Parts: sequence; C-alpha cells; structure tokens
Amino acid sequence: MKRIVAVGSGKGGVGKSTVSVNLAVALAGLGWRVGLLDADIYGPSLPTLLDAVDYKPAAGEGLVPLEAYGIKAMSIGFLVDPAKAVVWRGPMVTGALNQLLRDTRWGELDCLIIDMPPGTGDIQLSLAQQTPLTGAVVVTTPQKLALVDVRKAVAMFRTVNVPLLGLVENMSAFICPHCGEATAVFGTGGGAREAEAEGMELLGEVPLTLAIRESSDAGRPVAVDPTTAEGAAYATIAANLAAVLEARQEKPFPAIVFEEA
Ligand SMILES: Nc1ncnc2c1ncn2[C@@H]1O[C@H](COP(=O)(O)OP(=O)(O)OP(=O)(O)O)[C@@H](O)[C@H]1O
Repeated sequence: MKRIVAVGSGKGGVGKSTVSVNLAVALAGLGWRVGLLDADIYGPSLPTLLDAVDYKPAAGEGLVPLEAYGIKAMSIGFLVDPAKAVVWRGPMVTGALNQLLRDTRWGELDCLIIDMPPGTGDIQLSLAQQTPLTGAVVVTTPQKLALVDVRKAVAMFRTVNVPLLGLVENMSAFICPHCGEATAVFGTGGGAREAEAEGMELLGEVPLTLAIRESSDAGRPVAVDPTTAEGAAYATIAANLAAVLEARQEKPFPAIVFEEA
C-alpha cells in the first residue's frame, strides 16, 4: 500500500461513509488502484452503499475483498450479519479492525481509504494510533453543531500526529430537483472557514441532493459518472486529495540542486 488515508468526522450522520465510497470510486477514476475499508464496526454501511449485502468474502490465505466500481472493498458487514448489532467491547473491535486491515488480500494499492467510525473515542484513537496512516480527511456539514464536533476529530488526529490532508464539506446546499434552486439548509461557508481556521485545505463541497441519497441507497455511487454535477463534485475532491498526497510524497525527497561554481 502506498498510502492509507482515514476519513473521519466528529459527528455521526454527516455523510462520512457516502463521501468515503464516492471518494474511493473517484480516485479509481483517476487511474489509482484503490481499496476501501469500512471500519464502522457498529454500523457498517459499505454493503448497502456498494449493493453487496450478500457478498461473503472467500477465505483461505486472507480474505478476498469485494471488487466493485473499480475499487476493492472490505467491511465487517460482509462477515457479520449487519442486521445484528455487534456487541463487542473496544479491544475486540480494535482486534477485528486490525485483522480486516491486515488479512484482506488487497494486492498492490495506490491508496487505501479507511471509513472511520464516527466520533473520537477509544476505538478511533487506537485505529489512528496503530495504523500507519499517511493522513486524514475530515468530513463535516456547514452546520455549527457539526463544526464543533469536527474540531474534536481534528484535535484527535493532531494528538496522535496524523497529518490532516483536508476537509470535505458535505450537504453544502440543497439543490431542488424540480427548479434547481440552491437552499443552504445547514448554512454556508462553514467548511471553508473551518478549514482556514485549522490550516487545512478545503478539498471540496458536495451538495445535498436527491440523486446522492437515492444512488447511495441503490448501491451505485454517483462518482461513477463524473459528468453529473454530483459526480463532478467528488471528482474535484479526488483530484485535490491526489494533489495533496502527491505533494506530500515529494516532500521527503527534495530535488537536489547543484549550486553554480
Ligand atoms: N450529499 C448528500 N446528499 C444527500 N444525501 C446524503 C448526502 N450525503 C449523505 N447523504 C445521506 O445522509 C445519510 C447519512 O450518510 P452517511 O451514512 O454517509 O453518514 P455517516 O456520517 O457515515 O453516518 P454514520 O456516522 O452514522 O456512519 C445517508 O442516508 C446518506 O444517503
């Protein structure tokens, strides 16, 4: 794996899983070999988001990931009935996540995206600490309540020295499917202000649309079609993240410049 990127949020329900899946698909659209690990043990949504609720990974020498929409994906939901709440204590969850991360036959990847569980508790901290993360992307809505919580996620990643690669503002404005008018349900500019305040890049904004909700429920990520407005939003985020990652990669190896004699 060349890079491992965690996607986190301080608050649940801000669209972190939807962003993770579409970001992974959009990165694959750039020609990257991408893996996606659903680390939300208590509420795995990947099987639904990829229309793969019946997928059972073949085991043998490691677990075979699902291949869909140009990405490889693994979720605890493929192994445990997602309808049954997993009643596990923190250390068991951490153990299971480590196993999913290490036992899956990912093959060669340019980037593994980890869809983190929401919040900033023990499990998230252990995951951020024990995984060799290249960096983290945080997802928020522009709403004050979500912004307060995303600061906690930012603080958590900083505490364990995980570089912050950027912020995604989800549900930026509701686009009416009838008249096309944009309504800022959760306010405007919150993501941009937060990114600036935290010294992070704003990777992009995703509108709140019926198409995203419907395609998510149908298990067909909108990012597969970058010609749509929604697909284009994820393509922009993927391109910006790729640029940030590539710039970081070049940093440890600065060009050698010979001074003129
Ligand atoms: N941009 C969007 N437009 C419309 N609906 C969206 C958008 N983003 C997410 N949703 C919907 O919002 C709900 C929550 O999204 P999602 O499950 O991705 O959030 P989450 O932050 O991962 O939640 P959790 O923390 O519970 O795992 C889902 O029904 C999803 O389809």
